[in-house]
Amino acid sequence: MILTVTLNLALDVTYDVAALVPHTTHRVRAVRHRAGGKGVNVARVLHTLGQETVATGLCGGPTGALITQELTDSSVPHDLVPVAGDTRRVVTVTDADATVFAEPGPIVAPQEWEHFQDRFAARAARARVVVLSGSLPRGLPSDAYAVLTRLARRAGAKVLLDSGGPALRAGAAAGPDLIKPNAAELAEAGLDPRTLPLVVSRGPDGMLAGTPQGHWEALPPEILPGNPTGAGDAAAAALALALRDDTPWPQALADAVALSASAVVTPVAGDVDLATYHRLREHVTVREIPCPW
Ligand SMILES: O=P(O)(O)OC[C@H]1O[C@](O)(CO)[C@@H](O)[C@H]1O
Repeated sequence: MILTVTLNLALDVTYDVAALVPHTTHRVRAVRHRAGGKGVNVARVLHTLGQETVATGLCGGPTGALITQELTDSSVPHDLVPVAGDTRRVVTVTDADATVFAEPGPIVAPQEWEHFQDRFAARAARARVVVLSGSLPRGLPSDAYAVLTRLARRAGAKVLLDSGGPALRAGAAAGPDLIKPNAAELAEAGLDPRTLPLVVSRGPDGMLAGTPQGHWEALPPEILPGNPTGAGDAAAAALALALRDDTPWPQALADAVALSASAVVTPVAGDVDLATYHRLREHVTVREIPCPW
Protein backbone atom coordinates (compact mmCIF):
# COMPACT_ATOMS: atom_id res chain seq x y z
CA MET A 1 0.00 0.00 0.00
CA ILE A 2 1.19 3.53 -0.74
CA LEU A 3 0.26 6.00 2.00
CA THR A 4 -0.02 9.63 0.91
CA VAL A 5 0.14 12.46 3.44
CA THR A 6 -1.43 15.89 2.91
CA LEU A 7 -0.95 17.97 6.04
CA ASN A 8 -2.48 21.04 4.36
CA LEU A 9 -5.48 19.56 2.59
CA ALA A 10 -7.49 21.78 0.26
CA LEU A 11 -10.85 22.02 -1.38
CA ASP A 12 -9.67 22.71 -4.92
CA VAL A 13 -11.95 25.18 -6.65
CA THR A 14 -11.28 25.56 -10.37
CA TYR A 15 -12.72 28.58 -12.22
CA ASP A 16 -12.59 28.48 -15.98
CA VAL A 17 -12.56 31.96 -17.57
CA ALA A 18 -11.98 33.21 -21.10
CA ALA A 19 -8.94 35.26 -20.11
CA LEU A 20 -7.60 36.32 -16.72
CA VAL A 21 -7.22 40.11 -16.60
CA PRO A 22 -6.15 41.60 -13.24
CA HIS A 23 -8.38 44.32 -11.77
CA THR A 24 -11.46 43.36 -13.81
CA THR A 25 -14.62 41.31 -13.17
CA HIS A 26 -14.63 37.78 -14.58
CA ARG A 27 -17.74 35.80 -15.52
CA VAL A 28 -16.83 32.22 -14.65
CA ARG A 29 -17.73 29.73 -17.42
CA ALA A 30 -17.41 26.57 -15.32
CA VAL A 31 -16.77 25.85 -11.61
CA ARG A 32 -15.41 22.58 -10.23
CA HIS A 33 -15.00 21.58 -6.58
CA ARG A 34 -12.87 18.65 -5.59
CA ALA A 35 -10.81 17.31 -2.69
CA GLY A 36 -7.22 18.32 -3.26
CA GLY A 37 -3.84 19.08 -1.89
CA LYS A 38 -0.83 17.36 -3.33
CA GLY A 39 -0.98 14.04 -1.46
CA VAL A 40 -4.70 13.66 -2.18
CA ASN A 41 -3.96 14.13 -5.87
CA VAL A 42 -1.23 11.48 -5.69
CA ALA A 43 -3.68 9.05 -4.05
CA ARG A 44 -6.34 9.81 -6.66
CA VAL A 45 -3.91 9.11 -9.50
CA LEU A 46 -2.77 5.85 -7.86
CA HIS A 47 -6.42 4.85 -7.40
CA THR A 48 -7.11 5.61 -11.09
CA LEU A 49 -4.18 3.33 -11.97
CA GLY A 50 -5.75 0.56 -9.88
CA GLN A 51 -3.01 0.70 -7.23
CA GLU A 52 -3.56 0.24 -3.51
CA THR A 53 -3.37 3.55 -1.66
CA VAL A 54 -4.69 5.45 1.35
CA ALA A 55 -4.79 9.26 1.66
CA THR A 56 -4.21 10.65 5.12
CA GLY A 57 -3.89 14.21 6.34
CA LEU A 58 -5.34 16.85 8.62
CA CYS A 59 -8.91 17.82 7.91
CA GLY A 60 -11.40 20.07 9.70
CA GLY A 61 -14.51 22.24 9.70
CA PRO A 62 -17.21 22.54 7.03
CA THR A 63 -14.66 22.54 4.20
CA GLY A 64 -13.06 19.42 5.63
CA ALA A 65 -16.47 17.73 5.68
CA LEU A 66 -16.93 18.52 1.96
CA ILE A 67 -13.51 17.04 1.24
CA THR A 68 -14.21 13.85 3.16
CA GLN A 69 -17.54 13.42 1.38
CA GLU A 70 -15.98 14.00 -2.06
CA LEU A 71 -13.26 11.41 -1.40
CA THR A 72 -15.90 8.91 -0.30
CA ASP A 73 -18.00 9.66 -3.40
CA SER A 74 -14.91 9.20 -5.61
CA SER A 75 -13.96 5.93 -3.83
CA VAL A 76 -10.47 7.25 -3.02
CA PRO A 77 -9.48 5.37 0.18
CA HIS A 78 -8.84 7.87 2.98
CA ASP A 79 -8.14 8.09 6.70
CA LEU A 80 -8.17 11.78 7.56
CA VAL A 81 -7.36 12.98 11.06
CA PRO A 82 -9.67 15.71 12.44
CA VAL A 83 -8.51 19.18 13.46
CA ALA A 84 -10.59 22.01 14.90
CA GLY A 85 -9.74 24.61 12.24
CA ASP A 86 -11.45 24.82 8.86
CA THR A 87 -9.54 23.28 5.95
CA ARG A 88 -8.53 25.78 3.26
CA ARG A 89 -9.61 26.35 -0.31
CA VAL A 90 -7.19 26.60 -3.21
CA VAL A 91 -8.67 28.48 -6.16
CA THR A 92 -7.18 27.82 -9.60
CA VAL A 93 -8.25 30.13 -12.42
CA THR A 94 -7.74 28.53 -15.78
CA ASP A 95 -7.65 30.35 -19.13
CA ALA A 96 -4.90 29.41 -21.57
CA ASP A 97 -2.80 28.68 -18.46
CA ALA A 98 -3.45 28.35 -14.72
CA THR A 99 -3.24 30.93 -11.90
CA VAL A 100 -3.41 29.58 -8.34
CA PHE A 101 -4.65 31.32 -5.17
CA ALA A 102 -3.68 29.11 -2.21
CA GLU A 103 -5.13 30.00 1.20
CA PRO A 104 -2.79 29.40 4.16
CA GLY A 105 -4.93 26.74 5.86
CA PRO A 106 -5.95 26.25 9.51
CA ILE A 107 -3.75 26.69 12.55
CA VAL A 108 -2.99 23.22 13.90
CA ALA A 109 -2.70 22.79 17.69
CA PRO A 110 0.28 20.88 19.18
CA GLN A 111 -1.96 18.09 20.50
CA GLU A 112 -3.55 17.67 17.04
CA TRP A 113 -0.09 17.22 15.54
CA GLU A 114 0.80 14.68 18.26
CA HIS A 115 -2.39 12.76 17.54
CA PHE A 116 -1.64 12.77 13.81
CA GLN A 117 1.83 11.34 14.40
CA ASP A 118 0.34 8.40 16.33
CA ARG A 119 -2.18 7.63 13.59
CA PHE A 120 0.50 8.07 10.94
CA ALA A 121 2.91 5.65 12.64
CA ALA A 122 0.19 2.97 12.77
CA ARG A 123 -0.70 3.49 9.09
CA ALA A 124 2.95 3.63 7.96
CA ALA A 125 3.51 0.18 9.47
CA ARG A 126 1.20 -1.19 6.76
CA ALA A 127 2.71 0.88 3.92
CA ARG A 128 5.60 0.08 1.58
CA VAL A 129 5.97 3.72 0.51
CA VAL A 130 4.93 6.96 2.18
CA VAL A 131 4.48 10.09 0.04
CA LEU A 132 4.81 13.39 1.94
CA SER A 133 3.47 16.21 -0.22
CA GLY A 134 2.70 19.90 -0.17
CA SER A 135 2.89 22.88 2.13
CA LEU A 136 2.59 22.79 5.92
CA PRO A 137 -0.35 24.41 7.72
CA ARG A 138 0.37 27.00 10.37
CA GLY A 139 1.20 25.63 13.81
CA LEU A 140 3.31 22.72 12.57
CA PRO A 141 7.07 22.79 13.09
CA SER A 142 9.08 23.35 9.91
CA ASP A 143 10.71 19.94 10.48
CA ALA A 144 7.31 18.15 10.38
CA TYR A 145 8.37 16.16 7.30
CA ALA A 146 11.63 15.16 9.00
CA VAL A 147 9.58 13.82 11.95
CA LEU A 148 7.31 11.83 9.60
CA THR A 149 10.26 10.59 7.55
CA ARG A 150 11.87 9.13 10.66
CA LEU A 151 8.58 7.52 11.79
CA ALA A 152 8.03 6.01 8.34
CA ARG A 153 11.57 4.65 8.20
CA ARG A 154 11.14 3.12 11.65
CA ALA A 155 7.95 1.45 10.38
CA GLY A 156 9.87 -0.01 7.41
CA ALA A 157 8.44 2.21 4.64
CA LYS A 158 10.31 4.10 1.93
CA VAL A 159 9.72 7.86 1.76
CA LEU A 160 9.11 10.22 -1.15
CA LEU A 161 9.10 13.93 -0.23
CA ASP A 162 7.57 16.61 -2.49
CA SER A 163 7.47 20.05 -0.92
CA GLY A 164 9.20 23.42 -1.04
CA GLY A 165 10.95 26.05 1.08
CA PRO A 166 11.88 25.37 4.72
CA ALA A 167 9.60 22.28 4.85
CA LEU A 168 11.59 20.69 2.03
CA ARG A 169 14.95 21.75 3.43
CA ALA A 170 14.22 20.37 6.92
CA GLY A 171 12.59 17.22 5.55
CA ALA A 172 15.49 16.48 3.20
CA ALA A 173 17.85 16.48 6.20
CA ALA A 174 16.09 13.36 7.55
CA GLY A 175 17.15 11.38 4.46
CA PRO A 176 14.01 10.44 2.51
CA ASP A 177 14.57 7.86 -0.25
CA LEU A 178 13.68 10.40 -2.93
CA ILE A 179 12.74 14.06 -3.14
CA LYS A 180 10.74 15.46 -6.05
CA PRO A 181 10.79 19.23 -6.08
CA ASN A 182 10.22 21.34 -9.16
CA ALA A 183 13.14 23.49 -10.27
CA ALA A 184 11.84 26.60 -8.44
CA GLU A 185 11.23 24.70 -5.18
CA LEU A 186 14.72 23.22 -5.30
CA ALA A 187 16.28 26.65 -5.77
CA GLU A 188 14.08 28.20 -3.07
CA ALA A 189 15.03 25.51 -0.54
CA GLY A 190 18.73 26.20 -1.11
CA LEU A 191 19.57 22.48 -1.23
CA ASP A 192 22.70 21.10 -2.86
CA PRO A 193 21.30 18.64 -5.45
CA ARG A 194 24.61 16.73 -5.58
CA THR A 195 23.99 15.40 -2.08
CA LEU A 196 20.43 14.09 -2.55
CA PRO A 197 18.57 11.37 -4.46
CA LEU A 198 16.11 13.51 -6.38
CA VAL A 199 13.95 13.94 -9.43
CA VAL A 200 13.45 17.55 -10.50
CA SER A 201 10.40 18.34 -12.61
CA ARG A 202 10.86 21.08 -15.20
CA GLY A 203 7.38 21.40 -16.66
CA PRO A 204 7.37 21.01 -20.44
CA ASP A 205 11.16 20.48 -20.33
CA GLY A 206 10.74 17.07 -18.72
CA MET A 207 12.63 15.80 -15.69
CA LEU A 208 16.15 15.32 -14.37
CA ALA A 209 17.13 12.52 -12.00
CA GLY A 210 20.19 12.61 -9.79
CA THR A 211 20.75 9.34 -7.92
CA PRO A 212 23.65 7.31 -6.52
CA GLN A 213 23.22 5.09 -9.62
CA GLY A 214 23.63 7.93 -12.13
CA HIS A 215 21.99 10.94 -13.77
CA TRP A 216 19.29 10.94 -16.43
CA GLU A 217 17.24 13.41 -18.42
CA ALA A 218 13.75 12.52 -19.65
CA LEU A 219 11.90 14.54 -22.28
CA PRO A 220 8.25 14.29 -23.35
CA PRO A 221 7.67 13.55 -27.06
CA GLU A 222 5.33 16.52 -27.40
CA ILE A 223 4.16 19.52 -25.38
CA LEU A 224 0.45 19.29 -24.63
CA PRO A 225 -1.63 22.39 -23.84
CA GLY A 226 -3.87 22.38 -20.78
CA ASN A 227 -3.89 22.83 -17.00
CA PRO A 228 -0.47 21.98 -15.51
CA THR A 229 -1.84 22.05 -11.93
CA GLY A 230 -1.46 18.54 -10.56
CA ALA A 231 1.07 17.41 -13.17
CA GLY A 232 3.75 17.21 -10.47
CA ASP A 233 1.44 15.11 -8.31
CA ALA A 234 0.95 12.64 -11.17
CA ALA A 235 4.75 12.42 -11.48
CA ALA A 236 4.98 11.76 -7.73
CA ALA A 237 2.47 8.91 -8.10
CA ALA A 238 4.64 7.32 -10.80
CA LEU A 239 7.78 7.73 -8.69
CA ALA A 240 6.08 6.24 -5.60
CA LEU A 241 5.25 3.16 -7.66
CA ALA A 242 8.85 3.02 -8.86
CA LEU A 243 10.12 3.13 -5.27
CA ARG A 244 7.69 0.39 -4.29
CA ASP A 245 8.71 -1.85 -7.20
CA ASP A 246 12.45 -0.97 -7.37
CA THR A 247 11.93 0.09 -10.98
CA PRO A 248 15.16 1.07 -12.80
CA TRP A 249 15.54 4.87 -12.97
CA PRO A 250 15.20 5.31 -16.77
CA GLN A 251 11.89 3.44 -16.74
CA ALA A 252 10.68 5.29 -13.64
CA LEU A 253 11.45 8.64 -15.24
CA ALA A 254 9.68 7.73 -18.48
CA ASP A 255 6.59 6.73 -16.47
CA ALA A 256 6.73 9.96 -14.48
CA VAL A 257 7.06 12.17 -17.57
CA ALA A 258 4.22 10.42 -19.43
CA LEU A 259 1.87 10.37 -16.43
CA SER A 260 2.64 14.01 -15.68
CA ALA A 261 1.85 15.01 -19.29
CA SER A 262 -1.37 13.01 -19.15
CA ALA A 263 -2.47 15.15 -16.17
CA VAL A 264 -2.05 18.38 -18.15
CA VAL A 265 -4.78 17.46 -20.64
CA THR A 266 -7.40 17.00 -17.89
CA PRO A 267 -9.21 20.09 -16.53
CA VAL A 268 -8.67 19.46 -12.78
CA ALA A 269 -5.70 18.48 -10.60
CA GLY A 270 -5.72 14.83 -9.56
CA ASP A 271 -7.02 13.50 -12.87
CA VAL A 272 -4.94 11.75 -15.54
CA ASP A 273 -5.95 10.73 -19.03
CA LEU A 274 -4.88 7.10 -19.31
CA ALA A 275 -5.10 7.02 -23.14
CA THR A 276 -2.67 9.96 -23.31
CA TYR A 277 -0.40 8.27 -20.75
CA HIS A 278 -0.17 5.03 -22.75
CA ARG A 279 0.27 6.90 -26.05
CA LEU A 280 3.13 9.07 -24.75
CA ARG A 281 4.81 6.44 -22.60
CA GLU A 282 6.48 4.63 -25.51
CA HIS A 283 7.91 7.87 -26.93
CA VAL A 284 9.48 9.53 -23.88
CA THR A 285 13.21 10.01 -24.49
CA VAL A 286 15.51 9.10 -21.60
CA ARG A 287 19.27 9.51 -21.78
CA GLU A 288 22.05 9.18 -19.25
CA ILE A 289 23.87 12.47 -18.74
CA PRO A 290 26.86 13.77 -16.77
CA CYS A 291 25.96 15.32 -13.41
CA PRO A 292 23.95 18.46 -14.35
CA TRP A 293 24.70 20.20 -11.02
O1 LIG B 1 0.15 22.42 -0.46
P1 LIG B 1 0.39 23.39 -1.56
O2 LIG B 1 1.83 23.44 -1.95
O3 LIG B 1 -0.18 24.74 -1.22
O4 LIG B 1 -0.34 22.87 -2.85
C1 LIG B 1 -1.73 22.65 -2.91
C2 LIG B 1 -2.25 22.82 -4.30
O5 LIG B 1 -1.45 22.07 -5.19
C3 LIG B 1 -2.21 21.11 -5.89
O6 LIG B 1 -2.05 19.92 -5.20
C4 LIG B 1 -1.70 20.92 -7.26
O7 LIG B 1 -0.38 20.42 -7.21
C5 LIG B 1 -3.65 21.54 -5.80
O8 LIG B 1 -4.50 20.45 -5.69
C6 LIG B 1 -3.69 22.50 -4.62
O9 LIG B 1 -4.49 22.08 -3.62
